[in-house]
Amino acid sequence: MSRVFSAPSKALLAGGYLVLDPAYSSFVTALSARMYAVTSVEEANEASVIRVESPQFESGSWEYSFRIDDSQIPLVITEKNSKRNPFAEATVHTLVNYVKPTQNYRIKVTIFSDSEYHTQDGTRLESSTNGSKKFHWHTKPIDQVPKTGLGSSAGLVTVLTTALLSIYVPNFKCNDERSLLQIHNVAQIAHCIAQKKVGSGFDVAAATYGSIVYRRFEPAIITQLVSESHLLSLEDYHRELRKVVLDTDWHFVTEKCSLPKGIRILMGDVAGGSETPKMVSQVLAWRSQKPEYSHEVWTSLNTANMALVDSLQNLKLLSESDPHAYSELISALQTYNVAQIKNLASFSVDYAARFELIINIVHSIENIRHWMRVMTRESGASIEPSEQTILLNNCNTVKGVLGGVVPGAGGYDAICLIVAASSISSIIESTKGSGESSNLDLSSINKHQFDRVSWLDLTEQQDGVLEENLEDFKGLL
Ligand SMILES: Nc1ncnc2c1ncn2[C@@H]1O[C@H](COP(=O)(O)OP(=O)(O)O)[C@@H](O)[C@H]1O
Ligand SMILES: C[C@@](O)(CCOP(=O)(O)OP(=O)(O)O)CC(=O)O
Repeated sequence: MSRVFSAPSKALLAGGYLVLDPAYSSFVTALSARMYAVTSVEEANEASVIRVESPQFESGSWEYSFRIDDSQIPLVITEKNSKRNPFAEATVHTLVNYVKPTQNYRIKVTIFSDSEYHTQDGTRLESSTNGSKKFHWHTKPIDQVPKTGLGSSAGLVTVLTTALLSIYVPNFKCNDERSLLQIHNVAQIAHCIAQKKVGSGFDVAAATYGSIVYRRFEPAIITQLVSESHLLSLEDYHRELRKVVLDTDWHFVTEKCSLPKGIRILMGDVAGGSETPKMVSQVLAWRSQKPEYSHEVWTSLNTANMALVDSLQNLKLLSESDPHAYSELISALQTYNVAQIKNLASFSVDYAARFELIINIVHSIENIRHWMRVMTRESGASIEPSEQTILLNNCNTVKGVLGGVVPGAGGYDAICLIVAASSISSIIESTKGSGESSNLDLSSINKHQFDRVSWLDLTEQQDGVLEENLEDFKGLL
């Protein structure tokens, strides 16, 4: 029976760099762009074959085969495609060793990824028969199509792990706690093997669990497993993998946390690009050179990050406890920009109390940015470079905006605003600089302030892995 699963993309709103250290938490939102995997399986006699197809990309086909009766060595994966896909390969290898299948199958997993993961230059659009899914077909191989930084490899590894588990694990449901833990742990191991380094894993965690407050796993768990794997027989590697995936406490934390109703994020793509690994090494070098000062910065930034999480959670509580007051509060937001919101506290005690939760959000975003700029200045890594400071400050002048940050590692890739949902279209319109709309106060907005940013058609969608409807993919397979 064919099944379809999906996993979301991510934006790390708060906790870049800090999340590398298990002592600190981060806030990562799952986004509406998703990666899908459609399974097809039949029994086979001689050998097992797993083919990963990614039809949106030139030469997007990778085939792996292995023999289930081979008990001496780790399973051998053979690739037919001359261009390897390290993420698909590591996932198949890890999963097969984890499961140690007892029956041969011919498996095909077809991958589809939503448009926002990659630039869409020179693409053609294909739709499913019922029109509910549309994907862009590229003319180049996957490694030559520019990415937008939404975590495509984490999406691929997570959804491929889920798809393969659904074939090998009887009665597999993707959303119970045990399944999610298996998906997460196997995907983290495979992702680290493919990347040849143990990262913080926030992207795989968000792909699995959706929008979360995330605290990373203990890196030694994976380093140790990987360093020993080549010395182990199939049987021992399988046993080690089972132990690490199912019987080891990874000490990671994933607490559900999403934006309250009426509040949205607006992601802006900024013409530019940054190298995350280089910036990470600059920041870590500064951290080890100046342990005391950097500890102060880490602590202050963490306080600001957690204040943002708390104020969003409190707003969510208000939306549940007093929906009427909440909707009045949220609809008032479209009439204020950041400076005006901050000013509200000085109007009257009543205003200060009414807008307290919103003012807290605004202040915590400002504090996050302040400490990110200190990190920028001290480490030399362009986390919030001056161009992004100007752009974010300009965004703060637009009504309905509560603030914005450079997500993840920062740099020149993107900005992420937190805004009133009802203001989205007016924010987009006013930052286009058209200046035509009658109900907008554009007097203080210069048309060219926003030239560098193009808003992406992305929203928060808080779900992690999901099972999808096969009907929605007919005509694409
Ligand atoms: N749709 C896809 N189909 C097949 N492989 C994919 C797909 N998306 C991503 N990948 C794999 O992930 C790699 C990109 O990973 P990476 O450079 O870490 O980017 P990102 O920051 O988006 O995760 C690709 O070269 C490919 O190996
Ligand atoms: C610096 C970091 O803490 C966050 C980087 O976040 P990004 O979202 O910028 O990541 P990439 O998609 O890998 O570019 C590094 C990490 O946690 O691995």
